[in-house]
Amino acid sequence: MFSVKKQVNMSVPRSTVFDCIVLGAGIQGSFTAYHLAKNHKKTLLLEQFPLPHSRGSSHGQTRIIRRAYGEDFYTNMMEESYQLWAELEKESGIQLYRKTGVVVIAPTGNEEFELICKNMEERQMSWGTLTQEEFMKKYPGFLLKAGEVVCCDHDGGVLSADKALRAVQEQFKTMGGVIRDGEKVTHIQPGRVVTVTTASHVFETEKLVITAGPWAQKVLSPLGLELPLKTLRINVCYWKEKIPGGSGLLQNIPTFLGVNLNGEEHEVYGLPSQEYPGLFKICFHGGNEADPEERELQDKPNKIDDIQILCNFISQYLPDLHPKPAVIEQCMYTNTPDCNFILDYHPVHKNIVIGSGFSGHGFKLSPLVGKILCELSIGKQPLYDLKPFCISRFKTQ
Ligand SMILES: Cc1cc2nc3c(=O)[nH]c(=O)nc-3n(C[C@H](O)[C@H](O)[C@H](O)COP(=O)(O)OP(=O)(O)OC[C@H]3O[C@@H](n4cnc5c(N)ncnc54)[C@H](O)[C@@H]3O)c2cc1C
Ligand SMILES: O=C(O)[C@@H]1CCCCN1
Repeated sequence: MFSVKKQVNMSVPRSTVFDCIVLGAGIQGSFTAYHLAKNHKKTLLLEQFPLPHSRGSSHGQTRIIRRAYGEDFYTNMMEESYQLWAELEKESGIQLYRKTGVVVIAPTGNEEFELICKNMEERQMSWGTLTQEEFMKKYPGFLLKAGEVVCCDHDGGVLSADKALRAVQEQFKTMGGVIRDGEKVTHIQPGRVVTVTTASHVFETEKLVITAGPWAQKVLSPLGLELPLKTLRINVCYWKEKIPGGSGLLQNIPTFLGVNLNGEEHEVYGLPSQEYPGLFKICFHGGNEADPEERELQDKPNKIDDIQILCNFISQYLPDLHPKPAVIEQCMYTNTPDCNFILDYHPVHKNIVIGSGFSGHGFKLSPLVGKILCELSIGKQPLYDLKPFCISRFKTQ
């Protein structure tokens, strides 16, 4: 449990005061630590679980990368994010991005779809639209309904998530950074020098960055900050063909995003087969509230029957797949009310920076999020307008 109780008397000598401690070695904390090390800051990255682990939000093999966003500020930020991904690929010698294109499917007139097209057009991105007939010819096995429209962000694709997390942590260590895993932070004492206590150590640091994923609220409450975060259990579903290898047509499933299909509010998305041969990852963008400490404990009735929604989607749109998931894995989202990130200082303790609320879409932007959180902590003005990400947009406390 995170506590506000007295510290363990195991202080390390004053000489080990860090320039910065990053709390949480998910993708956001790891990229923050990487940028701090690039800026020659003596940085410690603390992680509660032995690495790698699958309890937070950054595990698993794949994530979508795209510029196709309805909000232009994300589209703009993706420009630099792609460059930073390429830089990490070069430094690590590991391919992390696979260009597949990302198609967005929506009913005609859908507002988000229109905004996505507008953003791509205004930025002269490599993109295009497909008619229902063209789409079904290109992706046989995928049935669209009358009146559904498609656009494609040609540079979109798939990131290798686990590999990326490992690569960024390795680069951080190569630059002299220190990672201590299996070290849960149990107490933070704010001050000009911040004291950070784990079960076995007491560390001191000039700056602290908190990137605790679904544990953010547990870490922030004792620091007097209540954010309107919701932590959701996400079922990551994999589907197999009715006739394995069957028609071969399904090998051609695109990376896709289905927005408000069937008149529903929700989104579904899918990726080509990658992690498990013959299985397709098709998921619901949402889930039911859950505490990350007891992610699988379902003692309350589910508000959303996400798996049933997916079964219906598969039956209607991808009828060559078995309409029951073959494999289900779990992951966590940490959502803000507007689904925009939180990248800001603690309102009272200005040497504490917070990165949170990535609302199920933060992976693609993590190289830039890490850069921004690093800049905030070293007092450098980020190049981006951070208003959409500020804490003052909420009524806190
Ligand atoms: C199923 C799924 C699909 C997704 N798909 C996409 C996608 O296609 N594209 C995309 O861009 N994004 C996607 N996302 C979102 C993206 O993966 C997340 O936004 C991102 O991983 C969040 O990273 P994080 O570092 O904030 O959190 P986490 O990965 O959870 O990291 C937080 C870390 O902090 C540690 N921690 C917490 N408390 C303490 C403590 N007290 N002491 C020490 N350590 C602590 C935790 O153990 C954890 O390791 C998806 C997410 C999920 C779950
Ligand atoms: O960030 C993304 O691109 C995806 C969209 C679909 C839901 C999961 N996240």
